[in-house]
Amino acid sequence: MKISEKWQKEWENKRVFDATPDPNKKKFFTTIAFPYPNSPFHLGHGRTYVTGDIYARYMRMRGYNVLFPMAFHYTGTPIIAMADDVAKGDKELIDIFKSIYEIPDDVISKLVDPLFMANYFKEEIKQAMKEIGLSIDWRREFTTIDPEFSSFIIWQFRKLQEKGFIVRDTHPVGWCPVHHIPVGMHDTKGDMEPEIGEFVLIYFDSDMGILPVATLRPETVFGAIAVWVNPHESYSIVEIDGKKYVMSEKASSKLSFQIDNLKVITVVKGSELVKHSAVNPITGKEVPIIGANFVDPLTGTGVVMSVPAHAPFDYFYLKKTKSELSIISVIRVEGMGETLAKDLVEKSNPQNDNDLKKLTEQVYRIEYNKGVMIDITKLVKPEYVEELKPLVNLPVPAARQKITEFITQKGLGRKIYEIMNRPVYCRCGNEVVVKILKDQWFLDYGNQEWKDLARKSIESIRFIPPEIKKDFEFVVDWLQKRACARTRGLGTPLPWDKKWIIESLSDSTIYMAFYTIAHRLKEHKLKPSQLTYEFWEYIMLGNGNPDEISKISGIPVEVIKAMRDEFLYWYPLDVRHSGKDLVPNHLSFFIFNHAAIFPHQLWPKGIAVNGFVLYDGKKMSKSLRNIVPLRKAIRMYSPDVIRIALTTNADIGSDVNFSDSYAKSIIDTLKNYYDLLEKLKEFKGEDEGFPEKWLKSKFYQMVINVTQYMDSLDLRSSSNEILYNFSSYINEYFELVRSEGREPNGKLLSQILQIWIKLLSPFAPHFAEELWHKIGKNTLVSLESWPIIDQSNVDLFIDLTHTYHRKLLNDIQAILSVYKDTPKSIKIFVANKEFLNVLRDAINIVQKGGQLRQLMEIHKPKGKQDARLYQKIYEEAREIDDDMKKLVTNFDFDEKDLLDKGLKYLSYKLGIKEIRILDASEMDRTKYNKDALPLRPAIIIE
Ligand SMILES: Nc1ncnc2c1ncn2[C@@H]1O[C@H](COP(=O)(O)OP(=O)(O)OP(=O)(O)O)[C@@H](O)[C@H]1O
Repeated sequence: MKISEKWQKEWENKRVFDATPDPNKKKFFTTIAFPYPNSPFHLGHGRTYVTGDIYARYMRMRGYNVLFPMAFHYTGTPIIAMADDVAKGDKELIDIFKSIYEIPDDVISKLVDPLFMANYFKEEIKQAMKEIGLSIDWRREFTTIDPEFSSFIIWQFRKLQEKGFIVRDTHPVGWCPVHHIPVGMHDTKGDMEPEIGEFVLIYFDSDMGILPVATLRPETVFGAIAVWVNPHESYSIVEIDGKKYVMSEKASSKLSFQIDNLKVITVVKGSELVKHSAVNPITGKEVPIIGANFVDPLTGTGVVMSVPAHAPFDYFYLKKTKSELSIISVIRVEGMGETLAKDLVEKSNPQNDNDLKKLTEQVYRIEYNKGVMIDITKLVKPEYVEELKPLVNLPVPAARQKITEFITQKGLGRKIYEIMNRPVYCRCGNEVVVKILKDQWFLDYGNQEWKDLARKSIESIRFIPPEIKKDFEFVVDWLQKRACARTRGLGTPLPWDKKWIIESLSDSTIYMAFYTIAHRLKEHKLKPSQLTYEFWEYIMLGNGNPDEISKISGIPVEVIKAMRDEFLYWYPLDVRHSGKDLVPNHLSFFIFNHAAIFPHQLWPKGIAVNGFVLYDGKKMSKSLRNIVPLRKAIRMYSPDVIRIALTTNADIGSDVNFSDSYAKSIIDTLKNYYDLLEKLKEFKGEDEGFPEKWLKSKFYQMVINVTQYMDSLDLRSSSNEILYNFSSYINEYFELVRSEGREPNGKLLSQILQIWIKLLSPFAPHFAEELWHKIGKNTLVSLESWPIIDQSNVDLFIDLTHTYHRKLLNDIQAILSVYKDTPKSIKIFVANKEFLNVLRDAINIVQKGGQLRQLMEIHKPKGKQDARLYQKIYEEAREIDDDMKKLVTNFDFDEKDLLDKGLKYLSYKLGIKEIRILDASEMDRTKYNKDALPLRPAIIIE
């Protein structure tokens, strides 16, 4: 049997990860976002789940009673969309299922049934989780369509409704134009949350109809001297409430989801429009309609105003099409003039649209932050002068708001909604549009009271990495109403309007609380009908009388009370893990909903977010179909190699590509450690000399470092220490003992390796168990306690002494590399002991920004020779590396003694028997003229 299977069986048989409340133990409750079983796991999932598992295993070893449960998310459209694709005979998907995931043909034909699909992939993912060694308490597993879970969600939604956080409203949402359902992040390809923003339309009149130019910068309308359309696109002449408008055909079908009564009358080519002109409604100026390929028919209305003074694209292309170019300025930027776009284009000479895009971002940013409106009253129609006067000298953001109000109030334009991060595609493949949903159910994340609670919660959360906190603050600021129900998909019906199903990002916000008692519901065989509102109200919030709940529900009162106790034992959640895609949605909703429902002391304590595993530069994602199956990779490389390869190749917040060569190098590294353990018995030495002291010191410092790194989930630095630095310490130790002509101390090595196996265990739990038993242990290392080493065990002096020896070795090797003859002997001349004090003072002076003069004042050189040496020591103090600085400033020593300790090592490493250590005063000045400085002895090779 394979090592990994052996230990997985052992863990399972002994139920080592089942977590039960223990009042004598500190608890640690951790969860990772539960997966959607609409495909098997890929390497991307592997990274997120293993990161969480490593932390769970670490905390378990730190003595915490760790609860790490898992469940499966069946709610919503992802499963239905995938089953639909199979039913449609989607060749690419079926190929992936067959050839990449290796799903048998008879199973594929059954995947058209969403529930079969969910159950099948649930088992598949569960198997992957076991095979990769996740330390889960499986007794608490559930799916989000279990009736018990539904009863919990019904309670949650009633609570939110009671608090006024669920509203019936009319609001813009991301929308699938084909399936006619709201689309959130989980419904899109590549998991992109559709970001809804606003464009202002300004009505330019023309004899073809009104040209509603779409802009994000209405304050520049005073400088519009043309209108752009795309000559190669079709444009619709549409009627809205009796008026005629012209917009791209694509925009007209998109906008029909948010503008009522939009009727297409006829369609013309963009090239037709350019024969006409239009009138700027604010200035009254007649402007040409010009064709331009850069106009995107899908953004806004496909009609754009041209403001060359403030838009690089406009200046660049207008200059190309028109020889005579009148530039009208609107915004002044202190120190940068009044025609920023023109000036930047002239200066930087952009070569293509990409360059222009970058310039555009620059101009928009500068003008938004520093721009002020110039006197635009001379540009506007006489009847608007008085009303628009207040805009003069206003900063751009305020002017934008004022002109938008003016335009909309006067009926000179209107606002429309747009997907700002478009294109976002629904999982069915269609581009998402904005729809104004009328009379629907929304979670009101725009509610100020609710936002304040969420902000307060953020303040008490520990974020890993810490910089992710500002992303959450940003989300809380912009989040608005969110449609919380769908007419399609699996899940729990909205309790008061049962034709709606609560959608996936709304039924997954506080489910972590459900884990705390999920296994008890099964154990006591409670029926869903017994899990009433009152039952949950007591379990989750302690409200109501357990005796009465018991009477009505028939659940024994002690069972109810024990469940409440178990919930309180585990809650609040200590850390929630996920990939970073869930920051703007799930993880933020998780904060909001906890803050809404639970008292302050039960709000989440930690959130850890890791970067993606990429494939061809994009997030590895089943919806993008760019995946490597996790189980396949486990079969190829073994679970522990995959665990290490996925979690240690980058900082937690960065994205990584899975690297085959990195995985292969991990195999070699682990094998070397295995071989070392095999050889341990052969090491018969018992000495406790310099090498042993050095090894212990290095190792103890390493344990201290690893512990600190693990606390902050810096898995990259931890593994670097455990796998690579440790191996270099062991090799160096072997060199040290060899130089003394003796055997390594096997007993010491075995003690150290025992501790090392513990450090390795969270990363490579199967391999660690195997090694643990190999060194004669019969417990499970997964349940051993983490080594805590006190700093007093670290002998910094020994460590730095050896660093000094190695530095000297490098210096001698450098000299030897240019030495012509065969070296027979080496003389090392050590500086006068007093000079160490000169160096100490020099370092002190340099640190305080002082001068050489001060050194001379303290030490008063006896002659020219001394003065010259002091100058050199002063220079040495300016360049000295950190280790040597620590050595000389923290310790009092005799440099000759220091060198004596390293003599054998130097001789062994250099292969030169005769090395003598002498005082600098013994140097024959008639033969050599070398200076011996403190920690930089003079070296003479003969
Ligand atoms: N490529 C990836 N890299 C890192 N984590 C990932 C990756 N893909 C998914 N995850 C994480 O896996 C967890 C569960 O994801 P879920 O089941 O929702 O899959 P998903 O994000 O829908 O997957 P996909 O994008 O493949 O459809 C989430 O925490 C998510 O961040």
